[in-house]
Amino acid sequence: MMELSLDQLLKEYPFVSAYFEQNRLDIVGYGDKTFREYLEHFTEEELEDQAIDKEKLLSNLPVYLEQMSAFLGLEKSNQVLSMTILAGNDKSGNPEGFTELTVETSQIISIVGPTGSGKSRLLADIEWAAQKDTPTGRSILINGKKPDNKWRFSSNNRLVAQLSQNMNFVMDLTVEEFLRMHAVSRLVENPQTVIEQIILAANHLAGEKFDLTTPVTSLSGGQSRALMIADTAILSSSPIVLIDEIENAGIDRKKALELLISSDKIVLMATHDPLLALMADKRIIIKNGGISKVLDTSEEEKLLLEELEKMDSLIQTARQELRKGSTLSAKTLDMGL
Ligand SMILES: Nc1ncnc2c1ncn2[C@@H]1O[C@H](COP(=O)(O)OP(=O)(O)OP(=O)(O)O)[C@@H](O)[C@H]1O
Repeated sequence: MMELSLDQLLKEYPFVSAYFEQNRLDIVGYGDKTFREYLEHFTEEELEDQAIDKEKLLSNLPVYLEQMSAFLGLEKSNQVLSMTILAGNDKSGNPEGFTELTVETSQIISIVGPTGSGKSRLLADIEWAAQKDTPTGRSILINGKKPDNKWRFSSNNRLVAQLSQNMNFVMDLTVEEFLRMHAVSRLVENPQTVIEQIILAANHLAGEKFDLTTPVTSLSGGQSRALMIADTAILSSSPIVLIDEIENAGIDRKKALELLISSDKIVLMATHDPLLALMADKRIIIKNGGISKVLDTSEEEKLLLEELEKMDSLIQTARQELRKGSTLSAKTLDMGL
């Protein structure tokens, strides 16, 4: 990293600007120079006047980058490119109907099966990075290897972000204060920009718009879900997102999934909704506590999904019109009867 120019360094590690500021080093105009070359430009007099210790600055920089990267969860070894589930057994102790399943970043996997069949158990196995130490006997590998203990035991390196059904806020904060708290705790370079990105993305997902001054306690179910999804996609360092059913309440589920995978997450969602199940690249079928099959979404299913989406939007329009007090007609629903 010491061979990188200052511009390259800033691009790869944006937080390094704080190092220069703390040491009162003005690097403007030296973007194409390495840090060593930059330090060379000072005269002996300047070094003395400004109490600049070149050797110390040089040797501290890599340490600073390493510590900050680890703290922010940016360490290369923290990069999760794939997650593998190794089979265990179902509730009767029979082996599962697959041997292993590897999911890569930007893939969406849906989990379907009857109530009580074990969907939440599978999500919990992933969250805990199970090592044959849960009732299912499954193991989870990260990047093809047994995961580092930090994923299991360190609160800074959360492997998984959970988006659960209930998003009840108990804090008396505005949306802006809530997002700022999170941005500051993640040490982002420019909290204001990130906060604005999140609210924009959240409003893109939510049916009814809200703004930064809205108290989190007065957000509707759909709005708070939209906010949490945007926050997870943009601010969370967790590489895997687990979703226990995104219900239909006022949020564009397709855009929500697109937002999550656009930020290189691995997305797994348990769902009873055919649209969501088919939006996934693959789906896991759970029976009696075990994965009985893993299916790829077929070409025919993708075509059917387009038809189902049209039906869904028709139902949504009917719902909205009825809510507004309208009388339904073939015309309002754009249906030729
Ligand atoms: N392979 C297994 N071996 C033993 N117990 C299991 C296994 N899989 C699931 N269970 C247990 O079965 C119960 C029901 O599972 P779970 O809550 O995951 O179902 P679910 O599919 O998420 O249901 P719902 O749709 O209602 O949310 C849980 O107590 C869970 O720990």
